[in-house]
Amino acid sequence: MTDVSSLILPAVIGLAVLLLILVIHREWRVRRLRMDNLVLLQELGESQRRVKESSRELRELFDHSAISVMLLDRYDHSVRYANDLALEMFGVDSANALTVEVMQQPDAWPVSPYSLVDFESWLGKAGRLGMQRFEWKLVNRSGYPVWLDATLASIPYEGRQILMFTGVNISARKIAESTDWLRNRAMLAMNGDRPLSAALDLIVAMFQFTSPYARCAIMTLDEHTQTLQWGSRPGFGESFLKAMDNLPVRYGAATCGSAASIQGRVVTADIDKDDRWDRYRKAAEQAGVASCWSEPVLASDGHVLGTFAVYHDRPWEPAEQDIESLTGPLYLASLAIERYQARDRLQRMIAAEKTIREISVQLQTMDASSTDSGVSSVLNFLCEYLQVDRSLVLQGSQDGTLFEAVYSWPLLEPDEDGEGLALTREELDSPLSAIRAKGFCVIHFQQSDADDEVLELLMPEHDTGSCLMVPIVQGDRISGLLAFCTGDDKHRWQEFDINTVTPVAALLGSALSRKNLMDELTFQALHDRLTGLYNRGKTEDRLRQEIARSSRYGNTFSLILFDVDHFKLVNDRFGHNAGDDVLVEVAAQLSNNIRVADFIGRWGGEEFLVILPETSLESGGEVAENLRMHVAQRTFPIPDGGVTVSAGVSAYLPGDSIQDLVKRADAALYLAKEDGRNQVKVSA
Ligand SMILES: Nc1nc2c(ncn2[C@@H]2O[C@H](COP(=O)(O)OP(=O)(O)OP(=O)(O)O)[C@@H](O)[C@H]2O)c(=O)[nH]1
Repeated sequence: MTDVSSLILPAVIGLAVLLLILVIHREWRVRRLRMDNLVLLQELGESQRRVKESSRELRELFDHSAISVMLLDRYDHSVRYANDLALEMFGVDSANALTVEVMQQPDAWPVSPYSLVDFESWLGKAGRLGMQRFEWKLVNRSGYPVWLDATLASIPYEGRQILMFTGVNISARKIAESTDWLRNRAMLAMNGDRPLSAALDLIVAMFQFTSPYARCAIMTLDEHTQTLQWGSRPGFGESFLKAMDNLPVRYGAATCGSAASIQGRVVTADIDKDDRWDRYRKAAEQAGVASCWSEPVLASDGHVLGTFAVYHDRPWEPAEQDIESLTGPLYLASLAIERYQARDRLQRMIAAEKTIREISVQLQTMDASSTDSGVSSVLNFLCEYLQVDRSLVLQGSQDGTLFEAVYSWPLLEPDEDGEGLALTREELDSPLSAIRAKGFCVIHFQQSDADDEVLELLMPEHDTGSCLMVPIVQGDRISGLLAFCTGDDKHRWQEFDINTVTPVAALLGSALSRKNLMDELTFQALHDRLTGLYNRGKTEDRLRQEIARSSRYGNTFSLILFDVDHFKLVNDRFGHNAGDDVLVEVAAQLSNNIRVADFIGRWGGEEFLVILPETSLESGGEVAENLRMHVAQRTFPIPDGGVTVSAGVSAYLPGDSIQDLVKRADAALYLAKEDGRNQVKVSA
């Protein structure tokens, strides 16, 4: 028993010790855990401090970086950080203002080899697929383009994964690349057979590439009219294009007309405040044009070829950078315009040479009989070559007082009295002076009343347009005019056209004088030099024709033989010259009082023969009597003024020869003389 009770105490003590040990151990473990926790917490705090430190360092690094940097939330794409360069790039003051909408800018380029970069889609791609690299084109606050070589990468930042954007400015390279590309295309356009406007459009795009908010246009100079015409095809509204087209080269004619006139830079910072725009301000307002900077495009020898204008929709002035950027396009524009002008000249020269060659052959090979059709076809040809409505040859009279339209294409209708067109020396006074001064003359409607009168006569079907006249010269005399008319108000008479038609006028002149000479010879061969009536040879021909016709159709015709009474006495008393005058006057009296179908010729010295087709002997007698009376009533340029004629009439009988007919008329005339003269006898 004792033994058991003696065991209890040690057992209790042992248990107590064990319990104590357990408690001490637990306490020790708790203390240890606490210690560990403390260390861990210290470490965590340290690492958080280090993360913050490294983010701060990262930002400090970015703040001073030459690269644009933005840190964006992976999910909502909000901007957590943006360095100064990035803020400046987007034109905002803080990262809070940077939304994707602000960053997503519209493509401002009318012609560009690059397409718009959709930034938001790149953000999405970077979030899903990891790092992305792309080129991004933006327009900075000042309106200049900026190209970035951009990367988007997912990185840990302040304990989270975020998207880091970096952008390296590659604008200089991009501008060089793009302008090179455009320059090459412009050169290709110039060397190929594209129109000038295609090359100028590309040259304009070269400048717009560096100045996207500008609207640019090149105008080319028409040297002849001294006006500027649209050379490139700017995207302005129709009313602005119309209002500015044909802009005169004059200081005061908007910015371009002024720049071309002073051959130097003109800047209109605010169109509203520039009175050179008074006439064009309304059109500018409608087109949304508020400022204009114009540089003359100068040729290699310094003369003006056109203007290069830069328009903005707000008041604006070019900076040094803009002026610098325009140097290349300006040079190229000058090259293009000169090249096209040279090409145009060459092509026109070839066409003109061909034209002159063809016309020359045509004019030189035509004889007098084909002159009319030949000249008409030349005029037709020239109308088509110059693309005008009418061409005319105005032939000057010997004394130079009248210019008569002898040829015209298309035909000029005679006036109400059946008269053809003729202009007096007075009417043509100012054109003729201009022709003497510079070798040609261009007149426009509504330039002067005198010019309007001339144009109304030359082109009655038009009340607008213009006319070019070049001289037809014989010796040193203007013997006629070659005129071209167009109803097109905008028609441009090119120097080249004038140079082409001038030699044609000379060729026409010699063809016409050849024809005139031939006509003169023919006239002389058929006419009596003194009276201008047909001569005996032609009269016999006509008699032969009448005999043939009457015998074929069974008709008759009458013949009157007139003889001046006592003409020898006129000669003897007043002289041969007075005799001649009397003969001329008798001839005029007879020829002025016969019908159009009748024929009169000088048969001999003071004898005249009249043929009356389809007229009986009796009627022939009446006609003869009538004519005799006309002569008898006439006062002649001799002292007593009286001259009479006697006449013998015969009529065709079947089988008659010329001799038979004339013989009978002569016999009747003889009787008239015998009976006392100043009377008519018909043959028996
Ligand atoms: N002035 C001039 N005289 C001419 C011309 N041709 C002929 N004569 C002249 O005309 C005259 C004609 O005279 P004659 O035949 O004798 O007849 P006439 O004197 O008219 O008398 P009758 O016929 O009998 O009335 C001649 O003296 C000619 O010399 C001419 O072209 N000019």
